[in-house]
Amino acid sequence: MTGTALTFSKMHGAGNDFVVIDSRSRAAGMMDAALARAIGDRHRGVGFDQLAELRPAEDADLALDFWNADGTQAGACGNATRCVAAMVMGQTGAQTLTIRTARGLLRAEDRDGQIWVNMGAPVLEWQGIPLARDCDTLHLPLSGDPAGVGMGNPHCVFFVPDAEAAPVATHGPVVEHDPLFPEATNVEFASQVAPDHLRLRVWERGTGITLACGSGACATAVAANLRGLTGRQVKITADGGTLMVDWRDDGVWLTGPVAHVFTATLAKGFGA
Ligand SMILES: N[C@@H](CCC[C@H](N)C(=O)O)C(=O)O
Repeated sequence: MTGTALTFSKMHGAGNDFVVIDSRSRAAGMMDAALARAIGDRHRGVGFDQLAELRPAEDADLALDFWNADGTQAGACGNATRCVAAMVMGQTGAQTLTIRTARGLLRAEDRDGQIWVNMGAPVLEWQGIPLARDCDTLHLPLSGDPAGVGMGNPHCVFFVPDAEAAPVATHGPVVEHDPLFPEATNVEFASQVAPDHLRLRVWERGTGITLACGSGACATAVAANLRGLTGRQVKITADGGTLMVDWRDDGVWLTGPVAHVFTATLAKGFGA
């Protein structure tokens, strides 16, 4: 698939797994849909939930693009942003970073070794999520009374009595492609554990079931607060780990575990 060997890092944030490619020394990004799909192939490539490509930026410390396993692009990826911020801060010793994404300019901060990312303000207007038509975004006109929240990507959040029993694998893909979502949607199933604690399971647009979703955790925390279930600081237990969300006046902040798994090189011509 490539004329040259391709070095990448495998990282995960609460089990949300990523291939990270550093193209900061290249003039432009190298990724396209076909290459993303080839790397995302778990048999002939590497496999990932998202691929994050670092690029140089004129107005920020770096730029980041996100690709789903099906070759589509995602406007936001909270857990990959946290992983990349931790990686770059580890390389440079920086305590703060600015990151240019399709979502806008994000800020990452190292607070006593814990990397927080400001994922920006939630989008609650139907055009911005985006939805196909005007409706009450806190109570979408779908069975199960979900809420719609945009975090730079669309989210449809169901509050259910028991997230463990939620039909993530069967209902997730149906809601992902419901005509209410012209760009499809990520789907969250959340249940309340305590006034400041939610259990979350996720079906990601373009990928499927994942062990965690950072933007999904942010969207879920916003929806839970607006529905009067929680305060603005929430612990979110996903399948692969626990995330913390803090919805402040300047945006929705996210933190949680990150890990570097390995760095390796895909051979020239891989994917054949
Ligand atoms: N894992 C991500 C979100 C992934 C993006 C998504 N699949 C999309 O298409 O919007 C996160 O941590 O936020």
